[in-house]
Amino acid sequence: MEYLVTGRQAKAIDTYTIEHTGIPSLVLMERASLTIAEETAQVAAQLKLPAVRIAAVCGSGNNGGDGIAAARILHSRGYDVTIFFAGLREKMSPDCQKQLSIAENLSVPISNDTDLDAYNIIIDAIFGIGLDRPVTGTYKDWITAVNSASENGSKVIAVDTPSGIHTDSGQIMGTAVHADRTVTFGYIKKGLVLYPGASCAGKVICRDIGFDPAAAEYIGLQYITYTKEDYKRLPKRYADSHKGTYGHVLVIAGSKNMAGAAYFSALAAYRMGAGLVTLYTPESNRCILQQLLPEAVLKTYPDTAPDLSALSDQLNNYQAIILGPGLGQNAASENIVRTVTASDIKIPLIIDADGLNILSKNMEWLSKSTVPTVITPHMKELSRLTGHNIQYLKENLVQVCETFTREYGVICIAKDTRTMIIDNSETIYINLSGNNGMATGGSGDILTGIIAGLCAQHMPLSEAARLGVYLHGCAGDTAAFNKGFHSMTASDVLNAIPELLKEITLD
Ligand SMILES: NC(=O)C1=CN([C@@H]2O[C@H](COP(=O)(O)OP(=O)(O)OC[C@H]3O[C@@H](n4cnc5c(N)ncnc54)[C@H](O)[C@@H]3O)[C@@H](O)[C@H]2O)[C@@H](O)CC1
Ligand SMILES: Nc1ncnc2c1ncn2[C@@H]1O[C@H](COP(=O)(O)OP(=O)(O)O)[C@@H](O)[C@H]1O
Ligand SMILES: [K+]
Repeated sequence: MEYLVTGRQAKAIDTYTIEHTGIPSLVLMERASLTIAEETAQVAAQLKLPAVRIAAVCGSGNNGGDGIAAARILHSRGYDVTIFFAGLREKMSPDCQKQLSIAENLSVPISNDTDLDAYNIIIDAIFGIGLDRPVTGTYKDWITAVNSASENGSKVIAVDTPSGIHTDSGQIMGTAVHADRTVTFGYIKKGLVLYPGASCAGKVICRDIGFDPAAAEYIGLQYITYTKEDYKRLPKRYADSHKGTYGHVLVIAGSKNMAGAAYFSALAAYRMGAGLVTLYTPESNRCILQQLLPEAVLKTYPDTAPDLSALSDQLNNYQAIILGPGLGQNAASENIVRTVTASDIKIPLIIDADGLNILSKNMEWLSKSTVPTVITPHMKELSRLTGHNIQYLKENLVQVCETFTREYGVICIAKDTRTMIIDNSETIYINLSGNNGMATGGSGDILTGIIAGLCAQHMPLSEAARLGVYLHGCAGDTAAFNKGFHSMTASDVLNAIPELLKEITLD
C-alpha cells in the first residue's frame, strides 16, 4: 500500500520534518536536487549524443530552488547546463535566493534569453506544490516555451510536479508543462495520477529525500493505492480443504439477450478462487450458459415470472451475491432487485449495471436496505444514481461519493480510468492499475466476479473491493501485454486472471 498526498499534506510533511524533526530545509532541498541531477544524468546518457545541453527553467519558490541546485550539481559534475530564471527576483523564497547566490558564486551559466530550442533536456522547476492560481503572463510564456522545445524533441524532467498542474485534482491551471518524467519527493502527489495531470507527468518517479516517516502518521494521510506489494493480501489456499472452504457465490445476472454478462461475472468468481458459483438467470439463457460454463450450477426462472419467495429463501446459502450484470430492466428484474435489497441477509452484495439502473429509479429500496452492499457504478450509472451530470461528478467525485455512501450506507466503487473506492472510513482508495484496453464491453462484469470471489473466501467487503479493483486492473494490464490495447477483449481479461494469480502465488 502506498499513500498519495495532497499539496496541503505534502507541505505539512515538509514543515513537520523541518520544524519538529529538525532537518533543515536546505538539507531536504539538497537531497531533492541530487535526485533531479541523477535523473537528468540518466536521461542524458540515454540520449547517446556527443554533447548534451541542459536547461533548468526555475521559478522563484522552493521548486525553483530545487531546479537551481540541481543545475549547480550538474555543472559541478561537468555537464553543460544553463539556468533560466522564470521567476521574479524580488519574490524569491529565502531558499531559492540562497541557491541562486551559490550558483552565481560557482559561475553556473544564467541566461536572460527565452529560447529553449537548443537544449536537449529541460528541467522544469517553475512551480511545484505551491501553485495556487491559474498560470498567466510570463509564466505562461515559459511553459509554452518548454512545451515547444519538447515538441521539437527535448526531454522534459519535471521537478516534483509538472508546472501548471493542480497538485490535488490534476487539473491544468490554464496551461501546464508536458513532461517525459516527473521526479516527485517523498510521496506521490494525487494530481500526478489523476487525469489530465497524469498525462502531463509522464513517468512518475518517487524519491525519498529524508522526510520524517512520523510526519505522515502525525498528519493522517487519507488517500491510498495498492501496488504489487499488496498481492500478498490474496486469500490463502489450504492443502486440507474442499470447495466449501472457498465459499459459494450466487450470481443474479443475465437476461434474454445478455447471457454474456452473467458468464463473465460467474467465470471471474471461479477464476478468483470461489469454491462454487451458482447462476440465477432466466430460462432462455439455460442452454447457452450451460454450454459456456459447465462449472456453474444453474438456477433458472421463467423469463417474466421469477419465484421471488423461493429466491428470498435461498439467499442465505451463499457467501457472496452479485446482482445486476446484464439483468435487464423489465418488471421481473425489478422484482428481483427489490427482493434481494429488501432481504435481511448479512451476506456481501455486489450491485452493478442494471441492478444500479433499477435502483436509480427506486432509491428508497437502497435507503431501506440493510444488506452489506458495494455498488460498482461507472460514471454514467453514478450520474443516474446521484442526479449529477458527469462533468460535475468528475470534478467533485470524492465529495459526491462520500455524501452518497453516508446516506445509503454502501461502499461505492466509482469506476473510471482512475477508479476510486469510498467507504465509510476516512481512507479513500485510488486505483492505478488497468489501462484503456479495458474500455471494452464486459470489463465491469468481471470486476463483480473478482470481488465476489474474494468475499466468498471470507475477505471483508471493503478489503475485497480494494484488492478486487486492483487485481482487475492488473489482469487488464496482463491482457494488454498479451493482446494489445486495441484488440484485447473482456475474455482476454478473464483469461489473464489465472496468468496473474499463477505469477503471484508461485512467486
Ligand atoms: N523545504 C521545503 O519546503 C521543500 C520544498 N521542496 C520544493 O519546494 C516546492 C514547493 O515550494 P513553494 O512552496 O515555495 O512553492 P512553489 O515553488 O511551487 O511556488 C510558489 C511560488 O509561486 C507563486 N505562485 C503560485 N501560483 C502562481 C501562479 N499561478 N502564477 C504566478 N506565481 C504563482 C507563489 O506565490 C509562490 O511565490 C516543492 O514542490 C518542492 O519542489 C523541496 O525542495 C523539498 C523541501
Ligand atoms: N481507460 C481506462 N483505464 C483504466 N481502466 C479502465 C479504462 N476504461 C475502463 N476501465 C475499467 O474497465 C471497467 C469497465 O467497466 P464498465 O464500464 O462497467 O464495463 P461493462 O459495462 O462493459 O462491463 C471498469 O472497471 C473501469 O475502471
Ligand atoms: K515543476
